[in-house]
Amino acid sequence: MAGRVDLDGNQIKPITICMIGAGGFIGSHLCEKLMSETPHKVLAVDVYNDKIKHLLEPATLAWADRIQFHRINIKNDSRLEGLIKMADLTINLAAICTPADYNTRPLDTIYSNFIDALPVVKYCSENGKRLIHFSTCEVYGKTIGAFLPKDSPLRQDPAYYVLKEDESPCIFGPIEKQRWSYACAKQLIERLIYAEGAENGLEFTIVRPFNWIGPRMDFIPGIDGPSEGVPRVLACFSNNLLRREPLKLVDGGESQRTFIYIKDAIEAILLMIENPARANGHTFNVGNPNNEVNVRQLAEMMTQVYSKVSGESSIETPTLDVSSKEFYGEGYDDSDKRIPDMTIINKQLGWNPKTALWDLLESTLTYQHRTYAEAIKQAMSKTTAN
Ligand SMILES: NC(=O)c1ccc[n+]([C@@H]2O[C@H](COP(=O)([O-])OP(=O)(O)OC[C@H]3O[C@@H](n4cnc5c(N)ncnc54)[C@H](O)[C@@H]3O)[C@@H](O)[C@H]2O)c1
Ligand SMILES: O=c1ccn([C@@H]2O[C@H](COP(=O)(O)OP(=O)(O)O[C@H]3OC[C@@H](O)[C@H](O)[C@H]3O)[C@@H](O)[C@H]2O)c(=O)[nH]1
Repeated sequence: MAGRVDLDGNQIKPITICMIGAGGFIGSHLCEKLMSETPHKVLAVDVYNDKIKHLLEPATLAWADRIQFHRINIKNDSRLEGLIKMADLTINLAAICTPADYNTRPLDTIYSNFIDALPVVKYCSENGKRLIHFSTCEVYGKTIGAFLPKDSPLRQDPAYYVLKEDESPCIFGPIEKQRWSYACAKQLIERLIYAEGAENGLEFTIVRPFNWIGPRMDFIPGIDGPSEGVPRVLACFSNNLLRREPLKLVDGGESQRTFIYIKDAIEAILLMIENPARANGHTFNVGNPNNEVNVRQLAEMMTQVYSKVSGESSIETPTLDVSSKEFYGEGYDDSDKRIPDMTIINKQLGWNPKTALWDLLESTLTYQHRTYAEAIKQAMSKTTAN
């Protein structure tokens, strides 16, 4: 770790980071990276710590004096400002961010993504502290191309679908499509942070992740999360594969996504942390434009990869079509296509994603199989016995 330099050749000084939402999927990978490869300290704030337990215990770990866990709900805890003051940089990851919640718990979604983030922005601004805030690719909403006639040749022109931080509009559906409660709350907090930068000099970076996936994402229903819970697609499909049941394709599985391996994405965040002069004042797409599939293709690929890593043949009917109303309830809507433009992050940080979709699914599903297959078998045999 000695002699680490930034992109401009300057020595990197150890800093203290207040990481809010450190116990989640992204937070756990970021903590892991910071502990194993950097000298920085982390004040890890979350209501849960299961996903970072391996970094907190035992006290003999090499980095034991560089990470502290604070069990704090940022909605109502006066200790938050003190932690932000103690740190050089705050990273805010805390949010409700699973689509099944956006239309069924729209108030919690809006409070979590806008109201609860307000004090974090305010404390950073008032105390002259740098902020890296996690927004989302969902702020782009639907593509312009989605509104062209189905057979229009313009749909092939990247100008109508590639998403650019400084050019693309944010296109959401009507208010009764409560799916957009999340994207809209994230958009408003982005605008507020930008305004704090413009009017009060807040040093900020906004991150728009495009479907980061990998180990520890969300939960497997009935094993380490509620039986009736609906996580994001990676965990939904993993759960189906582990239980040998068909993967459910919402509205035909036609929506398109680009998936990026969490470990590639974390490299980008580390560059932002350690190169403030290049990252401050910017909004960055972080995704992998080369890994585009529609959800049906994702299901097919996951089925093949899971057969390979588990040694089990796939079931006779591997997918099942369901309507979005049946799966998510009233008020669901969807982003049609999400390809990140990489110009800004390339120019500022020289970063590029590396891992191909097949490879990232192979390492992720190997982890899912190793972590959950036995627990699922036991849970299923108990249900059958009862
Ligand atoms: N994973 C992705 O692909 C993705 C895509 C777009 C945006 N994001 C954004 O990145 C951030 C992190 O996402 P993630 O995938 O790690 O989600 P996650 O749900 O795994 O992590 C969020 C963490 O925040 C914590 N948290 C929520 N409310 C809190 C509160 N009031 N007080 C303290 N802790 C609280 C949760 O307990 C959880 O551990 C979110 O802001 C999300 O909107 C993620
Ligand atoms: O079992 C399932 C689960 C999901 N899906 C579909 O798969 C696609 C991806 O769904 P995900 O649950 O991963 O979530 P989305 O990509 O729609 O949104 C995510 O994007 C960025 C972040 O801000 C959030 O993490 C989340 O909002 C959607 O089209 C969804 O309808 C299925 O077809 N079957």
